Amino acid sequence: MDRFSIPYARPGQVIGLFGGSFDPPHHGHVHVTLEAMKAFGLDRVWWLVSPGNPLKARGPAPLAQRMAAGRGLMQHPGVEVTDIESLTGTRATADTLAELRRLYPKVRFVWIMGADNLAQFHKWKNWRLIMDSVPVGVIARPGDRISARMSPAARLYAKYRIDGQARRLLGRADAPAWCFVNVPMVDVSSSQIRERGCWGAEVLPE
Ligand SMILES: Nc1ncnc2c1ncn2[C@@H]1O[C@H](COP(=O)(O)OP(=O)(O)OP(=O)(O)O)[C@@H](O)[C@H]1O
Ligand SMILES: O=C(O)c1ccc[n+]([C@@H]2O[C@H](COP(=O)([O-])O)[C@@H](O)[C@H]2O)c1
Repeated sequence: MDRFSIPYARPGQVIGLFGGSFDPPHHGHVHVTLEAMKAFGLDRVWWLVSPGNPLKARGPAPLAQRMAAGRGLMQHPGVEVTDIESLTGTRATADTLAELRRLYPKVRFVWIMGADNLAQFHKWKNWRLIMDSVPVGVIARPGDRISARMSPAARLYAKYRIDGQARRLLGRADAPAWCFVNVPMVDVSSSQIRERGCWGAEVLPE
């Protein structure tokens, strides 16, 4: 897929949307992608490499650099690394989802995120609209399991939580529906990598 084109999806497919700064991408992102695909019965996953997280003051590395690094790292036939938000011109997830649902009216989307994002979810623009419009799959992350499960979003939507045992139902569930899966965790973050000055090192061939 070239920049500014959008991926193909067949009607009825279940596509996991994994949004992130990916500054840089790392094997924690790969882990979340593959676990989510398996756990939630997804047909494909699209990475949405964000032009800029609306809540982060610090600007990330250039989008083209993060896209190239993402494509170098995330090698799986079921996964596409995209810059869809450049095309849609949206930054807030609620706006991106509205555009994607307009562009792909017959596709089922599932929003995927790590537990740290669930803990902060109530700060996102129109976060209830997100919960009410797409199923949300949350993958455990070191240090954030408890804060995520105690978060305002988790508490307000407690009755819509799908038990981890039934995780595979999430992809076909109607919103609101969310599921937290407690898979083995990978302790890596982009900020650690930036602090070590190792941006992109994971992508280089061994
Ligand atoms: N190790 C991990 N385990 C679970 N989820 C993760 C992990 N790393 C990133 N994620 C999730 O991936 C998505 C994109 O995260 P992002 O690109 O901001 O990476 P990050 O490592 O959290 O970056 P930073 O350290 O700069 O905040 C978010 O939903 C985040 O929760
Ligand atoms: O919509 C919002 O208000 C919002 C606030 C914070 C983060 N997000 C999205 O959450 C995803 C993860 O962001 P990040 O920076 O934690 O990798 C990415 O797709 C962001 O656009 C969205």
